Amino acid sequence: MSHIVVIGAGQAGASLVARLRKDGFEGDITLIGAEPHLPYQRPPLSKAYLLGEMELERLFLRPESFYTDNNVSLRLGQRVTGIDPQAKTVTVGDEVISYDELALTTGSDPRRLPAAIGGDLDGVHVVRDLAHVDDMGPYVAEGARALIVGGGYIGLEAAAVCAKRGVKVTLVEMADRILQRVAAPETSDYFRTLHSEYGADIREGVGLDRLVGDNGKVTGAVLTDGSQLDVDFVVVGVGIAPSTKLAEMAGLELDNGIKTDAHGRTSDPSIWAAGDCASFPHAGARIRLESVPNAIDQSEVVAQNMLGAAKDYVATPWFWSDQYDVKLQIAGLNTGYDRVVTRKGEGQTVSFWYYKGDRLIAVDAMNDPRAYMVGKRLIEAGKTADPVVVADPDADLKPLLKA
Ligand SMILES: NC(=O)c1ccc[n+]([C@@H]2O[C@H](COP(=O)([O-])OP(=O)(O)OC[C@H]3O[C@@H](n4cnc5c(N)ncnc54)[C@H](O)[C@@H]3O)[C@@H](O)[C@H]2O)c1
Repeated sequence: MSHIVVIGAGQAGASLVARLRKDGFEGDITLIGAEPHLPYQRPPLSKAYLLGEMELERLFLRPESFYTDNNVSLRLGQRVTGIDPQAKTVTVGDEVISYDELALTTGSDPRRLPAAIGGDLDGVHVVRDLAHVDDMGPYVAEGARALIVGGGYIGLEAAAVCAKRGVKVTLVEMADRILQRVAAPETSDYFRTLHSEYGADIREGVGLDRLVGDNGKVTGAVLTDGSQLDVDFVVVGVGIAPSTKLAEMAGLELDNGIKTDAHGRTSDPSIWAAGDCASFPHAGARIRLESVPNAIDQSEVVAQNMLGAAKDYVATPWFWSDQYDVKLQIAGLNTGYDRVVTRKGEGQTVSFWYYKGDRLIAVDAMNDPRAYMVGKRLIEAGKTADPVVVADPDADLKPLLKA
């Protein structure tokens, strides 16, 4: 009977083992995770969980009984320190575990601020793991002063939670605008205005020069424009790096993450990768997607391929973010767009449609699930949308699906 070992018990690892059993794999499965918790959802960490509106148990993807009932050997709080691809073993502490097939779902690590500029002071938090958010929770109190470094999703979602909790928020984004990595200026403008309405001070084109501490605890910050702030805590949302250390030590090929083919197989035929840590071929390029939907879809395809399906992974990217009372839903990837068409609805409802030539490639929809749904279905079907119809708030979008 063969043994599949999965390293990394996050969304991708948990989805992968579930799919193996669903598809009838009867061999042994071992799922190894460095964190002590059952596999859990990360998205609520910077939203409802940080806000104190979601209990720990609701974060768990599946109850513990799922793993026992499905005969998955779950090794939590254990870190793999090495892979030997020739011997087909992984090392955990003093133990050496043999595998027939191995999957790497090692995720990604948050970038931290260097200790030389105060990144190691108490009160400086990253937001990636449950433990990080549990550490930060007590700081998020009415009247506290927070500096948020980075205007990506982590920074903005944390800013929204903090502002809602009565924290005085200053957010610095070193690029010209927030969300520059992922969205058009229209979307950045929308969220800048939204945050200002809630009193968060968003400063763009400004980075952090250094943090200032007293007795090992952060008390202030000096920004690159020379301004100084008193702060009680700092949230660092300056991006993530794929966790490739084990793969690198094992001699696997890397290329912006662990390099896989369209099936999710790495440069070693018995080793697979999925989720944040894996880069894969997509529409003539090589990409890596940092998102839950990708972690689920890709790991499910990899599970099928580990069982011999030989199926290409075709990503259909989508993302979401919650900030205050606004739900942002994104369909597609906007890379290479040359035009953005705005569809304005009532109040805070708006959507931005990205085109590359005549082709619709992505939609950002704010509180507009219909625009998102229509956009997503069009993009996935390889269809476009007449910009005149899109821009007309009175025009029904649904007929676009039949065009
Ligand atoms: N709703 C969602 O989809 C969601 C929510 C949270 C996190 N995430 C994902 O988690 C990952 C991490 O999120 P993130 O927001 O940290 O990453 P990010 O890469 O999206 O954004 C980081 C931002 O920090 C800025 N930055 C970097 N160094 C800086 C500095 N020294 N000073 C000021 N600004 C600086 C960058 O210009 C960038 O805008 C991403 O993959 C993100 O997509 C997604």
